[in-house]
Amino acid sequence: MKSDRIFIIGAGAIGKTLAAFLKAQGNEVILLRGQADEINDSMVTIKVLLNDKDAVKTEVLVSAVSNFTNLDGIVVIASKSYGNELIAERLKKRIGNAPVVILQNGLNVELPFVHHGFERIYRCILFATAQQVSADAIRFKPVAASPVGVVRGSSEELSGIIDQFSNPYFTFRAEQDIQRVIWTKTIANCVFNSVCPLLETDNGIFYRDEQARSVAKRVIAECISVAETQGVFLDAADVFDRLLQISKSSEGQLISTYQDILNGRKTEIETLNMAVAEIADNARQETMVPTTRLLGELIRIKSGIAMRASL
Ligand SMILES: NC(=O)C1=CN([C@@H]2O[C@H](COP(=O)(O)OP(=O)(O)OC[C@H]3O[C@@H](n4cnc5c(N)ncnc54)[C@H](OP(=O)(O)O)[C@@H]3O)[C@@H](O)[C@H]2O)C=CC1
Ligand SMILES: CC(C)(CO)C(=O)C(=O)O
Repeated sequence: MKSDRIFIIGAGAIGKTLAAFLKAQGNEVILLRGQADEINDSMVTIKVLLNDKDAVKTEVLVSAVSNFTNLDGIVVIASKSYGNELIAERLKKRIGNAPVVILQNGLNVELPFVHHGFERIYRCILFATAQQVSADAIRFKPVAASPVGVVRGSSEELSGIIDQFSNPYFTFRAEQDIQRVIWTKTIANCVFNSVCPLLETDNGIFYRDEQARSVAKRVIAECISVAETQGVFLDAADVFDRLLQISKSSEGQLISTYQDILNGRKTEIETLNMAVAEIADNARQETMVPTTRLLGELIRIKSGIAMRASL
């Protein structure tokens, strides 16, 4: 399927980056705000910084879901995962059977769309980082091609979406076993999204520091045991290699949870460390994830302090 119209929900770092690339490739792109739903249309200038010299600069229309009665195109979800229940409700009466592509980190973030009966759902796991560095500029660092799998839908439609979305900087690929990738990336996020904000440092810490690597290995071992209770079998050395690859290629970037804490915003830790801990609890394996759980709880505390200070 090829639709020239692409609606991206979430005008944040990832949403704007993808919007700029897709617009530059000739698609009609509309950014829809994730939180605000009663706003007038406006144009936003987006400059994506790719390295020291390259950049993509373009203007994209920003609107709100409620300004549309029919979202006749591909709908991309690039907002924070804790808003998914509300977004699924808002979209339900406007989406017909248009495909939804979810770009978020975390476990089970697609469930609100499944429960609301969406017919075509694709889950993408991003291996790329985007950080807003000024009012109109985002620094983008690719790590590897981002896998996309079918939750509900067809592999034909998936290949069409991948062809349409990919460009030399931000590439996507089809993945048959998306659950395995979801777990691999979630485990990496359980490490990055807790350790980096707690140490107040960038993603490169694991690449640079032996003690940080040792904490990472502990979290990986714990989370792999929990994945096994869900029928997903991962190799600790593979997950660790992936983590080091991300650390090296995104050195200098701040993980989204750290950006959230710095800005006094809610974090996604509930769908990362705390989601893994909950699965362990439900499997009556409460003691399986002590480090992962503690790191998640410390992030809850740090984020609560930052949110209260920003009021
Ligand atoms: N940045 C990165 O490098 C990476 C990010 N991701 C994932 O991509 C997703 C987007 O992250 P990122 O772009 O960094 O986030 P940003 O913080 O830059 O932007 C957050 C977006 O989420 C929206 N939002 C915030 N709160 C809510 C809410 N309660 N309900 C609905 N929408 C909300 C915002 O709304 P509004 O549009 O109104 O401003 C904004 O569009 C996240 O799931 C993140 O984990 C994954 C890998 C890498
Ligand atoms: C782990 C990393 C850096 C990879 O894309 C990420 O998921 C994020 O920035 O939120």
